[in-house]
Amino acid sequence: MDATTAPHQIPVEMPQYGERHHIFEIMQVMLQELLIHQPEEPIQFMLNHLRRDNDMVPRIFILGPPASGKTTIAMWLCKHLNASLITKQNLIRNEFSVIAAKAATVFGANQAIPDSMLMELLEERLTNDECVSKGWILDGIPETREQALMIQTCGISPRHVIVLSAPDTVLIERNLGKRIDPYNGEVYHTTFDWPSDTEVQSRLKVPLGISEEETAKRLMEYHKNINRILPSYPKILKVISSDQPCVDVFYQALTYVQSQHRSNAPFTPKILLCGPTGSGKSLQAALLAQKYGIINVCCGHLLKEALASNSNIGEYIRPFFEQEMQVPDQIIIRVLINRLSKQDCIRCGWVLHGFPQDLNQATLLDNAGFMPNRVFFLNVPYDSVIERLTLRRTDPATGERYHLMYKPPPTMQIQKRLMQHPEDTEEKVKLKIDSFYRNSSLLEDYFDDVIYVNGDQDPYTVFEYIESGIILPLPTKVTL
Ligand SMILES: Nc1ncnc2c1ncn2[C@@H]1O[C@H](COP(=O)(O)OP(=O)(O)OP(=O)(O)O)[C@@H](O)[C@H]1O
Ligand SMILES: Nc1nc2c(ncn2[C@@H]2O[C@H](COP(=O)(O)OP(=O)(O)O)[C@@H](O)[C@H]2O)c(=O)[nH]1
Repeated sequence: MDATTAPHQIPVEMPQYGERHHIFEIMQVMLQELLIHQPEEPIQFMLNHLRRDNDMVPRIFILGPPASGKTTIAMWLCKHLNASLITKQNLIRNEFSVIAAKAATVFGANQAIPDSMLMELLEERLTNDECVSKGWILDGIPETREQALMIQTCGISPRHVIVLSAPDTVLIERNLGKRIDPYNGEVYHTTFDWPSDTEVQSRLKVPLGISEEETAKRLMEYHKNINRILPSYPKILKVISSDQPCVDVFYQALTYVQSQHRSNAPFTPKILLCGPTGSGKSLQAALLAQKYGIINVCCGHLLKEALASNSNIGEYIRPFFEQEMQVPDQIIIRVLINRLSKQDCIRCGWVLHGFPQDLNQATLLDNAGFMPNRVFFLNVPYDSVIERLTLRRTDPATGERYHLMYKPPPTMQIQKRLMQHPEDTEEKVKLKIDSFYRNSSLLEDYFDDVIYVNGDQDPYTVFEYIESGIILPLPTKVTL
């Protein structure tokens, strides 16, 4: 098969470039904007869109029943994400808006704003520079399915929708303790969120509409509408119980809005599993390779294969194995480059474990052009590793593997002839664990977006956690 008939291979650099610069996501958002807005001048529209560079700014809806904490959480998120808070009240108070002045007349009469007017106010506000450049959080809007559909028609699309939930009885009781700071609109509570500043305490006001009857009435209205609204946001919705401390609700909300939804971008997994000996790297690598068809690259096994192959590099390695010395990094990286450059690794992706074990090895891997796009550190307590490894035994007669605690031999006869691998003694295991932790912090700092996994669970729970870290794009870190 000559070069003209060989299957065309996409050069390695292309998918790597696409992943590094999120090209697929950029094009996906651009296409979505074009289809929603259908501009007369699509080229100019795309240029303006690209110049704004605001695909990743927060665009969040916070929905939920009265007293569920929408305003509280929305305000805290806005402060943390440096985004604009939008409520019906502050849309009306927009003193620079003619529409708002007109709506204030309507709203001021304590009537509901007509949906058409609400949409005009929203469009006007969301297109101002601050919302475009820094993002926005909508508190309590939409309230009806009609509003949700009108918002979609205006081309207003959230990236995350949070729905707070709590039992009605909790909310009715809770609302009685609500207090508002008239100076800045901050929300407090006589029991759950009382300000420490006595000056703020002294100026807090009891808001309208918090009596049991009024809250109950608003709850009925909410329950009548919410289930018709949610189908508008099938894949970007997260329900968070607000029947827990505000801070816990806030951190769950923040974690969610900083997560990226699963992308359709072509993604070649280049996974690195780090962790002390016995943390489960080999087992998780085998599960990942089996499920996703990626190549399981175990550094230790590669060196042994090179040794057994009697190749030139194998002869290089032999003296180090015979004298039980560390194989030099330069030799190891050559073996790894040779393996990771093969077509199967490029086409299917790989999961690497056993290398790098220190900063120098990480730098060598990086310089060779094999930086992983998912890095997991498996954390397992010392005692668990000792228990996993030092109780392992092998039956020399059958090669069957046992574990004196997890998988004991079925008969005393087998028990008597079991052998322990010389590397599984407590002394050897302790040396390896100490060696890992001497280098791990520098290694963790070297890689961006390390995902930490509690490896001290059953293997399939660990695997599910690693899987979610691979499938979902890495969360965006907010740099204020
Ligand atoms: N998780 C929570 N635990 C206890 N109290 C909370 C919690 N979240 C908010 N609160 C308190 O409940 C009251 C209502 O909160 P908030 O105004 O933020 O809710 P809301 O959903 O915006 O209500 P509404 O829709 O009526 O404006 C406030 O006093 C607030 O301090
Ligand atoms: N309970 C438990 N045991 C595990 C898990 N992963 C691996 N093991 C066991 O721990 C030992 C070491 O696992 P291994 O994957 O070789 O660890 P590595 O040294 O990090 O590659 C093996 O006997 C495994 O059966 C896990 O998630 N939970």
